[in-house]
Amino acid sequence: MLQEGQTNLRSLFEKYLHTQRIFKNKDVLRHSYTPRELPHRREQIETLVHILVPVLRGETPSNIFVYGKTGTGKTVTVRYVTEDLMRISQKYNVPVDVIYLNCEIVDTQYRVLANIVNHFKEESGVEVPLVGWPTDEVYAQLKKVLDMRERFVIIVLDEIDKLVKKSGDDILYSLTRINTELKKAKVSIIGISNDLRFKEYLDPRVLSSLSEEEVVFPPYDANQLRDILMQRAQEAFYDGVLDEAVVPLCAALAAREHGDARRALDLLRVSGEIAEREMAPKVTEKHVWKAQEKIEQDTMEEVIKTLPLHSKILLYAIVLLDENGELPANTGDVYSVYKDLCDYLDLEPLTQRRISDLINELDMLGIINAKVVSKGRYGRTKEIRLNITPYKVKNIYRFEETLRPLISVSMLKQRRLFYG
Ligand SMILES: Nc1ncnc2c1ncn2[C@@H]1O[C@H](COP(=O)(O)OP(=O)(O)OP(=O)(O)O)[C@@H](O)[C@H]1O
Repeated sequence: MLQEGQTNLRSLFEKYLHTQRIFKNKDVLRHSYTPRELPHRREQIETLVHILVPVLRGETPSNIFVYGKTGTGKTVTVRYVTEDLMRISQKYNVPVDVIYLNCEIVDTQYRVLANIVNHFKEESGVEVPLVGWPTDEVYAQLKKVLDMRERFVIIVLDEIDKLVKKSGDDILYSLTRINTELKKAKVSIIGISNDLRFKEYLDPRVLSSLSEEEVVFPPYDANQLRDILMQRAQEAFYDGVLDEAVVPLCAALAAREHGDARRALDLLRVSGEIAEREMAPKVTEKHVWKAQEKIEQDTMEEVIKTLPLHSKILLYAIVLLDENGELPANTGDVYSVYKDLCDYLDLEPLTQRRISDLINELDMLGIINAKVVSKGRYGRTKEIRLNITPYKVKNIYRFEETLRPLISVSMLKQRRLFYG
């Protein structure tokens, strides 16, 4: 018995051992990797260098506001330029500190201030706890710590819109004015955002000091994405395993989306992973299409997780109709199942008009398809279809306490809900 088991085990592993290896170094395709060169960002790099170079002459550089859509290389370019600035400033004996904060995580005034103070903790011996001090005191410490000696401090606030949406713009007001209260140190801010409407949230005074200089990152086109991918592919894959069509297809698909280099790199990596799992000798176009499908589904699952409660219940109503073979359905059909589900969960249902808005939102997010069709003299109605497989929605709800009871609800043709 034991011997038989061992043989099986060996054959299971050997099957994979002798297959063609696809990745030479997969890390090169990960988001955290900083490439040595950044194709098609020469203009933005030059502009940033131009704005920051006064530091080396002992002058305070302007604050910079960097914006552009997601995956256009904002973060990687700012890191690339500031790392070079740190290197060169040592040569010129100019003390420069760059503090990088991601405001998706560091999302309150207190945390921003505390993180800056703590950046200097070895030098100052001061460490602010992550909660607990009055904000004024953290601010006072910040000024003291910064001013311990002459230096330039560049604070990079990535995803700055998240900070402002969560905690307002007081912190930006303070930071953009802090130089008037410092004697030795000089502070400059680099704010990065992919929300192009973010400026509307800012007090005009904050906006004008934050965006003394603006650097725009336009989306990449398919050719540019191809160059970016080619450069990475050489390091990431073994020679000859990438079919010629793979990189151009990844580039074209990501360009169609919105010129997102992150999406292009994800497509290339996931295509390779799928080929590896299938034990294919090469990565081909077929793997790219599968990768596209997988990424779309994964993204949609992430979006579903963050929907508000009533949108989730509404989506479940559509899932039930789908399982019952009743799609496409119209708003009225969906609303009646939604109302029953609310009853079951002991929740007050929203009005049909509100649900109609939420249907449009789900449509915009690509989770459902709600097409308006004309019914001749009966007016217009919506035809609602589902864009995700029902079991994926159920798998998500299984982990949510409020929604878990819905998993045991099923529906018969008469549109009556059955529980259990
Ligand atoms: N010109 C480029 N050359 C090489 N890699 C690039 C280039 N532009 C972007 N990338 C890569 O694409 C990915 C996304 O880039 P980055 O994180 O800088 O985008 P972003 O504009 O900051 O996006 P977001 O607004 O979503 O944070 C990273 O892995 C980055 O290394």
